[in-house]
Amino acid sequence: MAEPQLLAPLKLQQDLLELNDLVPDEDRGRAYISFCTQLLTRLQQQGVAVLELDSDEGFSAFARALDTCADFFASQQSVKLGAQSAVPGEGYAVRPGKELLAVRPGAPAWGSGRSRTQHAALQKACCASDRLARGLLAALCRSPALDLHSGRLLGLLDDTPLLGQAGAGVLRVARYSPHPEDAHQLAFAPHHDRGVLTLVASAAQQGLQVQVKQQQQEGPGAEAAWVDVPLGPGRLAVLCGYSLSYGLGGMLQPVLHRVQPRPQQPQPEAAAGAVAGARGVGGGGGRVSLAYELCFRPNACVDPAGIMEGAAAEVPADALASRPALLTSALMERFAASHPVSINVGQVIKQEQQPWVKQEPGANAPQPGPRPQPEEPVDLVSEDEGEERAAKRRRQAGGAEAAVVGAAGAAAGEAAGGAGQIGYRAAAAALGWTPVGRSAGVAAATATAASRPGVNGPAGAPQGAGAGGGGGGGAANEPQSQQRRASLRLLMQQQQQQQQHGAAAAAAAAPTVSGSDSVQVNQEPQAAQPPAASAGNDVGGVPATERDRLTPAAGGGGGPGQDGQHVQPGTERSLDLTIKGIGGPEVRFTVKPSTPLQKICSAYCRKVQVCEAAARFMFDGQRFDPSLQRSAEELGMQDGDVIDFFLELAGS
Ligand SMILES: O=C(O)CCC(=O)C(=O)O
Ligand SMILES: [Fe+2]
Repeated sequence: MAEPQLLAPLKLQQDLLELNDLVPDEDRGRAYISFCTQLLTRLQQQGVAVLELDSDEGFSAFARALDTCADFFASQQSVKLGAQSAVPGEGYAVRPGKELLAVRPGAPAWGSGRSRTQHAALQKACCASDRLARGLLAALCRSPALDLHSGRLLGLLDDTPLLGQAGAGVLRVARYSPHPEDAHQLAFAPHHDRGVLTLVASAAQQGLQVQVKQQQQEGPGAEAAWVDVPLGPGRLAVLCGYSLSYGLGGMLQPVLHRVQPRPQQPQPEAAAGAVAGARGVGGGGGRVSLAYELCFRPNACVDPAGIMEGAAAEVPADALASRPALLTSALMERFAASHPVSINVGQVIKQEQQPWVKQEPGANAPQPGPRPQPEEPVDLVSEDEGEERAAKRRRQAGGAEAAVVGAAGAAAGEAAGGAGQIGYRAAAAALGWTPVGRSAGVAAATATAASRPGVNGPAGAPQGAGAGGGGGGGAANEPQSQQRRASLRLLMQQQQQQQQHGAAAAAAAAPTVSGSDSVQVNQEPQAAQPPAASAGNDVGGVPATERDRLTPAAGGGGGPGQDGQHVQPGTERSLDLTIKGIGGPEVRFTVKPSTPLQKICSAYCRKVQVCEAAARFMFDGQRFDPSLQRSAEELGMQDGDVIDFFLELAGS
């Protein structure tokens, strides 16, 4: 069996997390560090820690929310329907195998009458969970083995939400079907959570299980086992989610977990009958649990290289190279691409296609050993997406074929308007770092990123937000902060552009994007793009390359497509060229040697949905200006060559 002692509850003296007077009190300081260390160890070894709160009072908000919701779930259907919310992912919902009541911290109340009571109880539990989760996040950062300024992660969260302004986190109280024959329902599927940390509470001792690798086994062949997480009054499980794992460069792994259908204590039969789609759930009896998912705010820039810079725990270059800096929204797209099914959104899946039923035991066991791994796409189930995203995916499934872009597992569906993934170098450049060398040097880019000073969180991010805020020291380097603020704005603008022009861009990309990363450039004159808005921007400041100087035809005019037109079809060989942003989209083009490179550069910009004015291209370590209409031949490109793409900020 797996190591049960690691699931033994870890005592949590809650006021320790507030860090008020640690320094003058050595014992408290030691107790805090010991707690931080144990928390990290458990999350590192098994992705989950069980906490035992030191006072009933500490657990009271959770207990009240669980009780109130248990009453609610046992009430009449009319009461439940009164708690529905127009806001996706909030209020009452029925999912296959469970009922849910969900709320975001600070969200305005939904429903009326009795459902206001539930809302108020859930809000209190939200506040308590949010505060605790932030404190735990700070504690993880401050464990000596990681030794990271807590502001690097806390600064990616939203400000502690105010009433009326929903925060990024979400609290879900669920009642599961107690029937073993419902074990195949979506609610019981093994899944990863996509947030930072999830806190789970339940009055029932059993029900939640995590997959852990067998004791003393490591490596790909290590057996994995499902182990009960012992909960019950006064206890909370802390689960590592995808966003945290990503932000830490894979140093922690998201934990695979599931719920088992188990009867709660016998309860009076509810007045309401079963609700369609959740047989037996509406009738009472199933386990009730509360899960609070702490999430990065959507416009935070999650930059593993910056976060881990200077940390005690070293992350290998390949683990960082496979995790480019991404806005949270793009990170969620990436997650969704590898976790296509959500346990909290009723996905339409045929019975025979239930991926969790077929999954081999251990198929997604925690990574062996402490060494962070390059991110591998997994095809599992996610915890929650909200209706909007589910609707979008349904639309995509029925619509244009999603293009697959990017060696780093870019999100399927990006071509149809999803938040695009921005390549490592693109993001690095947008954040104000100067990329150097050829793209092939992933390590070089990583080193560039790693050597830049003070890049450790979003520009102007609040430091040490929330309880246990870690002292609120300035993690951001001031001289760079303005630049990074501007850079972050650029990233956000790109994302907004992607959202606004998603459909149009997908349509525009359709002739060239063929459902793979190989793109044929249309050689017809009408396919030529208008000169980039930035035409000429590069000319003055960029020294010509040696090749440019040696090429007689280099420089100056040439209308779009001009060079390509006088080539006899079929008489000219073609070249395969790849444009790539490091760790990000990689698109292959087939062109004639005389085709102006502007065509493929423009096509690339359309595909990754970035503004051409901000796009920069490099070949062989030298920047070139596509608007000069030079061809691959003129720049000395050969079959199989790679062009680097990155973004640059004007004037910063
Ligand atoms: O109910 C539980 O114990 C866990 C719930 C869960 O994993 C989730 O909501 O993501
Ligand atoms: Fe979960």
